[in-house]
Amino acid sequence: MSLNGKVALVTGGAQGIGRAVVQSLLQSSAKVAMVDLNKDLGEECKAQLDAEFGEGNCTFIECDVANGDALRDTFQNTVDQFGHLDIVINNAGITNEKDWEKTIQVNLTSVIKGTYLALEHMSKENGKQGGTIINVSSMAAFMHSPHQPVYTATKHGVIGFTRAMADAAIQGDYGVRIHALCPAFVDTPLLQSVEDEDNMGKFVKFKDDFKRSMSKFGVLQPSLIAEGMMRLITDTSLHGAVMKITCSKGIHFHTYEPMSA
Ligand SMILES: NC(=O)C1=CN([C@@H]2O[C@H](COP(=O)(O)OP(=O)(O)OC[C@H]3O[C@@H](n4cnc5c(N)ncnc54)[C@H](O)[C@@H]3O)[C@@H](O)[C@H]2O)C=CC1
Ligand SMILES: CCCCCC(=O)/C=C/C=C\C/C=C\C/C=C\CCCC(=O)O
Repeated sequence: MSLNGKVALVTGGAQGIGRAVVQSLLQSSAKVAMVDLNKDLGEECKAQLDAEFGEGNCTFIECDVANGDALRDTFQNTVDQFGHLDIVINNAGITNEKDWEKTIQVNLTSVIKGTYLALEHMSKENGKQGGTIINVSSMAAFMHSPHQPVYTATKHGVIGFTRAMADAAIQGDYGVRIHALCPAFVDTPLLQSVEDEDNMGKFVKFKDDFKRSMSKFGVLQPSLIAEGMMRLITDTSLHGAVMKITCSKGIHFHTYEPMSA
């Protein structure tokens, strides 16, 4: 399906899962703002994407999503460059159990801010044209590991926030579809932090438990996660979906009991 004329913003877009989804969006003819903390990687990535897709389709914006003012400017900068905004992927994430407050800031607070900023630019409540938001969680929100307690908490938080906001969007008639995406292990540089004491702190001693889990459940390729994202973006029947992607079941959805309250 063509996304010709659509404008997307992807955080953590210069590497790993974010990079794969930027590539898929460009392949579908969307314009993309690739947002990342890592300037060198972002510029290198943009040069490669310009060579493949032509100049003017992708912009790189250096931004630490944990800096609220910078994130606000990044959204505005995207709209200034491309005219409007249709798709926001709050993907940037870290694992740092030592500086666990930073992990909460990047993985949860910035996802909340990114969702609110996306709504400012896309919600019919604000006179805009609607759109799609995808917040990246993890299978860690369903199957926890002693190796990363705060990371796990943030990924639970992303799902709770996203589901509640999806209901607010439906009941408030925002015209914005809001989803959570939960991949199992994916072959990206993030996984290499498993054995790094600087990242995992005292929980590094549980690394063997984590690695056993990786060999039991397998490791996915970023391209499959991008495929799941494209399905959430293009299937307009989906609203408030919690998509899971695992080696055993591929792309599928979590189902919840109906609310009794
Ligand atoms: N790799 C995996 O096994 C899984 C990853 N995830 C989630 O997927 C998302 C993407 O992860 P990966 O691609 O694996 O990670 P990655 O480490 O390969 O890439 C993350 C990108 O985000 C950027 N980034 C980090 N902090 C940032 C900040 N404060 N502001 C702006 N950019 C920032 C990095 O520079 C990097 O380019 C994360 O939310 C992660 O928690 C979820 C499940 C499994
Ligand atoms: C260094 C930490 C990197 C963290 C990346 C991450 O988010 C990984 C979390 C992955 C999963 C959590 C644990 C186990 C679940 C994995 C797969 C479940 C598949 C179940 C099935 O039905 O096959």
